[in-house]
Amino acid sequence: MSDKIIAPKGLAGVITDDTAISKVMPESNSLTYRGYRVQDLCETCSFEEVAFLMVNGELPNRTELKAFTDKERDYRRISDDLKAVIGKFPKDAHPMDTLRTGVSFLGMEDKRIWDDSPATNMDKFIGLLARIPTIIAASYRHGKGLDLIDPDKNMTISENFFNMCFGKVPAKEVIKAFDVSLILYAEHSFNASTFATRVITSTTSDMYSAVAGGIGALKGPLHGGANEQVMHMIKEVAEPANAKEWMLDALANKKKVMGFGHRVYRSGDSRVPTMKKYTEKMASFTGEEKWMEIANILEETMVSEKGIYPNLDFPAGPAYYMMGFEIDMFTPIFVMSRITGWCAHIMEQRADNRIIRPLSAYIGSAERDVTPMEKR
Ligand SMILES: CC(=O)SCCNC(=O)CCNC(=O)[C@H](O)C(C)(C)COP(=O)(O)OP(=O)(O)OC[C@H]1O[C@@H](n2cnc3c(N)ncnc32)[C@H](O)[C@@H]1OP(=O)(O)O
Ligand SMILES: O=C([O-])CC(=O)C(=O)O
Repeated sequence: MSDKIIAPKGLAGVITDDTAISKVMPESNSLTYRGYRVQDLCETCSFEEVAFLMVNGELPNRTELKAFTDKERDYRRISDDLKAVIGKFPKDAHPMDTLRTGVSFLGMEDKRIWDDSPATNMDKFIGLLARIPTIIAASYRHGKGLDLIDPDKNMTISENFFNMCFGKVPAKEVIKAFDVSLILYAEHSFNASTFATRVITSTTSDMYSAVAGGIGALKGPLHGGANEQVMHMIKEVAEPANAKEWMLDALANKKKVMGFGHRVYRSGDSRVPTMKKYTEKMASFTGEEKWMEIANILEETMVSEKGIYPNLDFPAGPAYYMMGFEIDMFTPIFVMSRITGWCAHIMEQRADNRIIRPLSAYIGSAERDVTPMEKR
């Protein structure tokens, strides 16, 4: 292997390609999408504007936004065949599994599967952005034995999602906090799921296959699945009075505490202050301040004992809980948002592609003869 480059485990610190989509800056704890500070996007823009920005490189003007949202709203419905497939899912299936299968089915229905021209890929992206929330909500209601609620073209993505899940649109404070979470979750350079979508795309496979792979990668608790584990942990702690001891005990037992740590950020995640602000708003809006009190003690203890800071999943988990979502819906909600980053990366990879195929250093058995079956 001497003439080869030996990358560190987990490719830590390795730059594998260029991207013009987002810039993660751990030295200043900041993040930009296409050059715009993510905090500014949260305060100024809707999730739909950010979705347009992600795949087009520029913020839309009014006419461009209307054309984009009109198309997205037109594409929200899923076919009767897909509804029938969802109707066969085990009622207790995890929504990330039902979503992965739902996206796969969308790929089977799309006759343009092998057409990956920029225009077709843009259209497929808008279809995924529009239909992923419908699949999540339909699977949720199927799991509960409830009738499905059709998408409503008069609503934003966030409003329509709440309506399809619960049959009503919550207060504007809740919608704003949800929209902010979608903006913050939208994109984060070469994270594991995005890298997975780029690896799949690099073989010239199709967008649906890449997104299904991205969903599989995001599901893991070391990545997007952490937002669910955070809420399980906070509920296990149960009371603020237990929080410090719970954390000290976890650290003493060398547990990986979900919602803390990050491969790139070492002194805090750029997105946490904004999300935390909106999670606190949810706590005062719902009166469920207890969850934030527990979270704050867990955070203070982790930071003072280990110097490890929370990542975005830490404030996002309790925010979704206080909005009324069941815990296993949290990572699918992440997908509703990250579809924007994934598809931007899929299109970027496609536009300047070389198959991603690293080497491995073999450490298995030395070369040997096959023993015939009767002699084994
Ligand atoms: C949206 C997102 O995907 S954000 C990430 C969500 N994931 C989580 O919250 C899961 C919990 N966190 C982790 O498992 C890790 O911090 C990861 C996966 C995010 C990053 O992994 P890595 O970059 O490989 O971190 P690494 O293992 O180098 O951590 C450095 C040290 O901090 C410790 N550490 C890191 N995160 C944690 C944690 N959450 N709890 C306890 N200790 C931790 C490690 O054990 C390690 O200690 P050591 O040097 O004594 O062995
Ligand atoms: O960047 C990462 O490794 C994980 C992350 O925060 C994200 O995907 O949002």
